[in-house]
Amino acid sequence: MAAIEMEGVSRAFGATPAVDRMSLAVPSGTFLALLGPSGCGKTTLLRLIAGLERPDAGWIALGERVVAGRGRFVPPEARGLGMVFQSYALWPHMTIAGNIRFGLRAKRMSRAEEQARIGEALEMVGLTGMQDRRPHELSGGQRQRVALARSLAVRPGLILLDEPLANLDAHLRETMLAEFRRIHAASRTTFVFVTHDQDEAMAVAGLVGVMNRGRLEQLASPSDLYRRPATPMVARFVGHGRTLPVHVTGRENGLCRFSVQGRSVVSPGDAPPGPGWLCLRAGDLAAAPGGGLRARVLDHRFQGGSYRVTASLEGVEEGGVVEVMLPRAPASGERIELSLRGGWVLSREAPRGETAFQDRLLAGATA
Ligand SMILES: Nc1ncnc2c1ncn2[C@@H]1O[C@H](COP(=O)(O)OP(=O)(O)OP(=O)(O)O)[C@@H](O)[C@H]1O
Repeated sequence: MAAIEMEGVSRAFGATPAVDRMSLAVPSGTFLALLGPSGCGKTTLLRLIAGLERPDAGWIALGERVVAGRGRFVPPEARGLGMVFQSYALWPHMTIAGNIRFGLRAKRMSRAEEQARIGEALEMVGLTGMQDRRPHELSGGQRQRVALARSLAVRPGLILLDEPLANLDAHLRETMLAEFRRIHAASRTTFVFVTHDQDEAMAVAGLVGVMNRGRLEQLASPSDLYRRPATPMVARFVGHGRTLPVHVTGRENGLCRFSVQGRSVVSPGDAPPGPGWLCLRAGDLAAAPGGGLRARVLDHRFQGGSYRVTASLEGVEEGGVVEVMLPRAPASGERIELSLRGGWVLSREAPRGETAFQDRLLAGATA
């Protein structure tokens, strides 16, 4: 069953279409990350799901229930979901237990039941024994865990997390990502996690939705998104890819044939013969004397024990700048030879990735 389903959802602020005809189906129990550049509409989409915004068009269903559109609007508190913000939103004068209990107030439970829920939620986030502290006596990471515990205690089917790690330092973010994965697996709740940080999205989520200008470019697993980008935007945004226009002359056994610098080469891809994009990341090229592709070094920087080199493919005018990892620092302007050992070719005339992926998902979700 789909935990979240929506079709044709739009929300504009004045002339700005923050979310633009979005269709999406998220299977129950998924850890979904919404990823995209600043201003692409991630937070607005989350707020639409939460009921903090009303769609101008389209409908949204949570589980079996339509919560917005089709003449209905269910307010946020009646949607059975939890929200975790980057600001934690904890009451400073209440203890940790008090903060979690506050989230349970609408449930009308006995004191013993409340205590059991609080204990269980604190255990799930690894904060057993901290119930009598106040928020200022906790670290940022611990406060964020309390915010999550407060949501989990209600046992919602869906938890929405809006950049929950934005206020934490890099080291703590890593630890918290692992924690979120563990907690998600233990709680079996559907998580929707908004972030503009692709490493964060790829590390934590089972399914990633890449958004651009209010629309969904692709919804896929992190590895599919990386290896088989559906649009040039995804190819460039995820893993800092480069896109090179090519003309595909043939396709066989999952490999597309095209020529670069007059040499016929192949690369994995799904583009039919015709105009295509060759999507390349640093790992798709290797320095190889006699490798066939001639390039000139533009720049380099030290990264992860080797050198990330930017080079320009000779004689390739459009999109001819590529990246490659080298074990040594090359001189600027140096000629290097590269061989192609990966990449992904997609059609320049393909329908948007969204359409194909969503058709498949919606078909699966309603089957
Ligand atoms: N309440 C509002 N009033 C006017 N414009 C808004 C409002 N909320 C969002 N917008 C605009 O809608 C667009 C999408 O904003 P949104 O906050 O959803 O993007 P985002 O992807 O979450 O960005 P970020 O990563 O920077 O938080 C932006 O152009 C933003 O300026």
